[in-house]
Order: sequence, then C-alpha cells, then structure tokens
Amino acid sequence: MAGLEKRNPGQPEFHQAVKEFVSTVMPFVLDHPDYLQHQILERMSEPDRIITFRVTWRDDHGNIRVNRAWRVQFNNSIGPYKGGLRFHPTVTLSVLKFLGFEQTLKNSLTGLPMGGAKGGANFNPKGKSDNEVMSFCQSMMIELFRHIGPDKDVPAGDIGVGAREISYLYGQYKRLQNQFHGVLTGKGLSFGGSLIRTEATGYGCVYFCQEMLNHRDDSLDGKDVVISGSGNVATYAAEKATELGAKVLTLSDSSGFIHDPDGITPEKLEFVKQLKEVRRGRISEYADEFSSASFHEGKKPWSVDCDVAIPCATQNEISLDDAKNLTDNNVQVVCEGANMPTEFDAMHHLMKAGVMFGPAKAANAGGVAVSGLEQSQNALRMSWSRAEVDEKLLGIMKDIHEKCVKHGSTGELPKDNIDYVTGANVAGFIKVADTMVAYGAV
Ligand SMILES: NC(=O)C1=CN([C@@H]2O[C@H](COP(=O)(O)OP(=O)(O)OC[C@H]3O[C@@H](n4cnc5c(N)ncnc54)[C@H](OP(=O)(O)O)[C@@H]3O)[C@@H](O)[C@H]2O)C=CC1
Ligand SMILES: O=C(O)CCC(=O)C(=O)O
Repeated sequence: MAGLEKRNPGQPEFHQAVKEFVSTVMPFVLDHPDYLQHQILERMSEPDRIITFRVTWRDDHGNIRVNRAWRVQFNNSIGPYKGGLRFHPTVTLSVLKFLGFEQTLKNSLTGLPMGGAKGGANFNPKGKSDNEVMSFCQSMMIELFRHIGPDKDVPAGDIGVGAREISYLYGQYKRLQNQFHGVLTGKGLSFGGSLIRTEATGYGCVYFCQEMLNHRDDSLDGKDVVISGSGNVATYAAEKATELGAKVLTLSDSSGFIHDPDGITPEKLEFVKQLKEVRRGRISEYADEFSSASFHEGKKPWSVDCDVAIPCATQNEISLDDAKNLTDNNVQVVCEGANMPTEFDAMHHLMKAGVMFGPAKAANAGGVAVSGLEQSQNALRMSWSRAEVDEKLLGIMKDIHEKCVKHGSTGELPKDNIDYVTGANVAGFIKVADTMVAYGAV
C-alpha cells in the first residue's frame, strides 16, 4: 500500500478501494506463492492503460466549452474491457481508477467474459438542454470511438449517463465507424438494447439482499427499507424491494431526502420515474405531491429507523457517524447498490456490529451482468424475453452469493455469519489472478 500511495499521489478513492481489497485477500495471497512470485497484486493495481482527452463542445448560447474526459482500461485478462461512463463534476482520475479497479473484480464475479474499465468526464449534465448534452456526447465520441469496440472495450452508463446519453453516443459511433454492433450497452430496445438492463442493477441488488436474508432463514417481506439516491439504481431497487413485500421509506438526491412513513408504493414510484427520468426534477417535489412525506434538506436518510439500508447514490455516502446511526436503530442488512458508498471505518463498524454487509462489487453486479447478456444478444443478433433475462439475472446473483459464502465463511458462530467483503474479493480475484499467472509476464 505504501508503494501504491507513493506511485498514485492525491488519489484517495483509488487508495481506499485497493486498501479494502488488499486487507481482505492478503491471507489468501500469502497462502499461494505463485501470486507473490508473479507480482499479481502489483500488476492488478496498475491499470493497463489510461486515455485522457479534451472534449470541446458548443452550448446553446454559442459559447465554446471545454471538459476533460478519461477512459481507464484497467484489466482485460478475462475479456474485453467493460464498465460504465460517468458524467459528473466530481469525476477525477482517482474516482475512475477506483471504479475501474473494482469493476475488474465485479465483472469476474459475474462469471461472464468481461474485463474491467471505467470512464467519464467532469461534465455536469444537470441544467443542460438536450441539445447541449448531445453536443457534448458527440464530441466525446469523436475521440473515444478509436479506443472502443465490441471485442476491445464496451462502455455503458453510470451516474449522469442514462438512456439519452447512450443513444447520443451510439448514434455518433455508428456515424463515425459505419458499423452497427454491440459497442455500448444500455442501448434503446429498438437498436440492440436488452430488456431488463434498465432495471438490472437495482433488481440485482435486491436479489442479492434477499439471498443474504434467506441465508439466515429470513426474507425482505415486512422489512422497512431505507434507500438513498433517486436515479437508475435507487428507483429499481425500490421497485423490486416493494414487490418482495418490503416497505421503502426514503429516496434522496444531492439536495436532501424524502421520508414517506406510509411507504413508496408502485404508484408513487411511477411519479418518481416521471420526475427523474422525464422531467429531470428534484426529489423534494415528492413531498409536495404526497402529503404523507416530508423533505429533509441537505440531509442523508441514514438516521431513519430501518431493517435494511440500500445506499444507491454515490461513493462514501455512509460515514462512521451514519453507520452508528444505523446500528443504533438495529439495522440488519446494508446492501451496496452504489459503488463504494460506505467509508472504510464505517464498513468495519457495521461488520463488527454483526450487520450483514453486502459489498458493491457483489451486490450491484447485476447491471454489468445484464450488460454482458446484452453483448451476447447483440453477437447472436437475437433478443431474449423479459422473463428470460430476469431469470438469468436472478441466477447470476444467486451464484455470486454462493461464491461469497464459499470464500467468506468465517467459521465463527453463528455458522451463517458470512464475511461478504472477503468472500467477494477473494472470489473475484481468483479468476483474474489465475489467468494472469497463466499468461506469464505480460
Ligand atoms: N447504472 C448502473 O447500471 C450502475 C450504477 N452503479 C452505481 O450506482 C450509483 C448510482 O448510479 P445511477 O443510479 O446509475 O446514477 P444516476 O445518475 O441515475 O443517479 C444518481 C443518484 O445519486 C445522487 N447523487 C449523485 N451524486 C451524489 C452526491 N455526491 N451526493 C448525493 N447524491 C448524489 C443523484 O442525485 P442528483 O441528481 O441530485 O445528483 C441521483 O439521485 C453509482 O455509485 C454508480 O456507480 C453501479 C452499478 C451499475
Ligand atoms: O453495464 C456496464 O457495463 C457497467 C456498469 C457499471 O458501470 C458498474 O457496474 O459500476
């Protein structure tokens, strides 16, 4: 870690992601001299390649605007690079390196042939017109297109990149390459998208949460659930949790959270989808619409009494104090929909307190898994039904849970006390590490 921090100064998120990983896999690595001899940890924590480029575009007033974009191609040992693009003013190289590092392990966990990558730009889509977003996406693709391809690198969405942005990016790629193939995932259904991809990350996260509870002969039925975020992952996590009998009490955005003690019913969630996906409004409007709800400006939802917490907004959104609030309220499960939403010491506090903790690289792998299924459908020139994709997603999430149990059993009483963080890290590591050993020094 000392060497990594020295080689990558000023990249706290990247340090944090590697530290969490190394602290759990080290005993396993020390038991396997091959990994040490082949310098696997040093090689896995150094991206294969980082592409940095300027994106110049024109706003609606005719002004020229400039942003910085990156694609971090982290590791393609087990398949073409795969991972989302994030558009947000907080995007830095550190953030994209942490995301690309975790993506490599997450993609390995899915069992599908996908390497790890992440990209994005410090562009803020909020408050921009459709025309401005299109102008930015088209300009970004003018550079990105030469670095991606269906057998090379297949980007997708992430924060700030949804169906609209993927459509603009794909349209420009097609124009530049004169090729129609599965180079992006999360595409519209009329041009090669997969059913269930929109829902996959949120649904998959709730399937994983249900598996954790089932492992202790429990279920989501009747549980009070607190969710942060109100974007893609949060919305569909709320939908599936409600479908499985839970009561979802909160959603949030960067201005605060709404608390609805009566529960966010499917009808109310339809309002949220319209608000966020179509009107691009603020979550506070939920409290204006439904009198049962209150809006808490500038606050996070972690002090609301709940059985299950599903953070679905962004990294480091659960601090140690937030974790203490959750345990004071006897939370049973924290299942990460967002990437690295829990700070390192907060995660340890939760685990020490006996909370079942589902780490992002396992719990939110459903999104990229269905992206992998979208790639398969594109290659086959076929579309699978909603039921088929959903069944495969459920199967993959169950399989990831089993891998976590296999490598995360603590051997301590109670017998079902699983260290999911170690389980996910070791299980994701083995496939990538063994492949790198097989390749030799490349
Ligand atoms: N989309 C996917 O398939 C996958 C996403 N993820 C992860 O899930 C998380 C959410 O992604 P997604 O739902 O796609 O993104 P969206 O852009 O659809 O939604 C993001 C949500 O999080 C809120 N948010 C973002 N940044 C902050 C912040 N700094 N503080 C408070 N709230 C914030 C947003 O509020 P506001 O609008 O006010 O900014 C919004 O409600 C991310 O960590 C992402 O990496 C993981 C796997 C797959
Ligand atoms: O669908 C994908 O390719 C990427 C999803 C993603 O960015 C993630 O898992 O964090």
